[in-house]
Amino acid sequence: MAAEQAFVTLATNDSYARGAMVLGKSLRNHKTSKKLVVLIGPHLSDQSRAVLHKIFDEVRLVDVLDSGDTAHLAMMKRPDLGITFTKLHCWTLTHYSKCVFMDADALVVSNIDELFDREELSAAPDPGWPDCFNSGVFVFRPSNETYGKLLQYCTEHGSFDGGDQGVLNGFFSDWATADINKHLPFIYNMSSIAIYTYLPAFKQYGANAKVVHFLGQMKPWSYTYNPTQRKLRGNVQASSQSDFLLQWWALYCAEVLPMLIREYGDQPFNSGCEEDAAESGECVEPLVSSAERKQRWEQGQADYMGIDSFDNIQKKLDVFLK
Ligand SMILES: O=c1ccn([C@@H]2O[C@H](COP(=O)(O)OP(=O)(O)O[C@H]3O[C@H](CO)[C@@H](O)[C@H](O)[C@H]3O)[C@@H](O)[C@H]2O)c(=O)[nH]1
Ligand SMILES: [Mn+2]
Repeated sequence: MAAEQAFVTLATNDSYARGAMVLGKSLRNHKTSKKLVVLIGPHLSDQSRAVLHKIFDEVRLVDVLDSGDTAHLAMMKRPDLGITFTKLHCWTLTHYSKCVFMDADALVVSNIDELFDREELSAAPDPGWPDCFNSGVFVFRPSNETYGKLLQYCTEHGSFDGGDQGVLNGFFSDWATADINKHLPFIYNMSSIAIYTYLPAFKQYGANAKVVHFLGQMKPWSYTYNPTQRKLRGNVQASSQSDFLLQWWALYCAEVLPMLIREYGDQPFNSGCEEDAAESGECVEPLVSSAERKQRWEQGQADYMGIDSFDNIQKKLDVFLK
């Protein structure tokens, strides 16, 4: 039986690859004793692949469209579930006895090797529906048998949310009730959404987080960072959420960007960083329309220190309650 254990992530494009690089570095910096594996799609640039090879022990190409296996067949029946099938591929890593899957938009802020004491399928509750687990961090046992069953489930039942989280919750359907040991504490998959759903708890416990998950539409790499000012562009500055965002960017700039620069050489590429805009006066907060503000709020991107601050919310509530 395979003895080794590994952290596994997935990146199908160069943006998520940056996330995977930062995640890999964060695991190494916190001295994991486990192997690091990244599953990649066929569209990654050579430069991304080269950097991933330096950070991860194993870089494995999973081309669902190209493969002649059952995933391909499943995929032809359910083309809507493309990336989902790719993520399920982690079950085929049978040269490892146990693995922890982590989304590429996660950041490790403390050693989490103790997760390997848990059994399949262990995961943390999803903040939106806590009887579902969030599939951004989960413990699993690679097995071709389970992989086959998952694909079959996927093809027959689809995904109630259109992604892997729906499939996995459907398949491991007794997670909510069967075994409390399979409930990971929220600190192993702390999404920034908690900041606006339960701010006092975030203030009380946020510092205990071991994994931060940038769940939702806005990813760390969706922003532009100013390395000189150590600030993000836009209206996210100074919110507590941006502490973790800034941590992600600091690690990216210090340890990942130099590797990318080495690979790209003279070729220009989008680093995600802007030159110091202080002198040019460019770095001003953009005005946000009310519709846009609502959208950001719903995506967990509220401006807690500014217009969406607790004081302002309180004032609004007072008006209604009077
Ligand atoms: O174009 C893509 C999209 C996703 N991924 C990978 O798939 C993961 C999941 O996608 P993500 O954008 O992180 O989803 P979330 O915003 O985290 O949303 C939720 O919904 C997803 C779909 O059900 C689940 O995979 C997540 O775990 C869950 O947190 C990513 O982290 C990557 O590892 C890619 O490689 N390329
Ligand atoms: Mn995610």
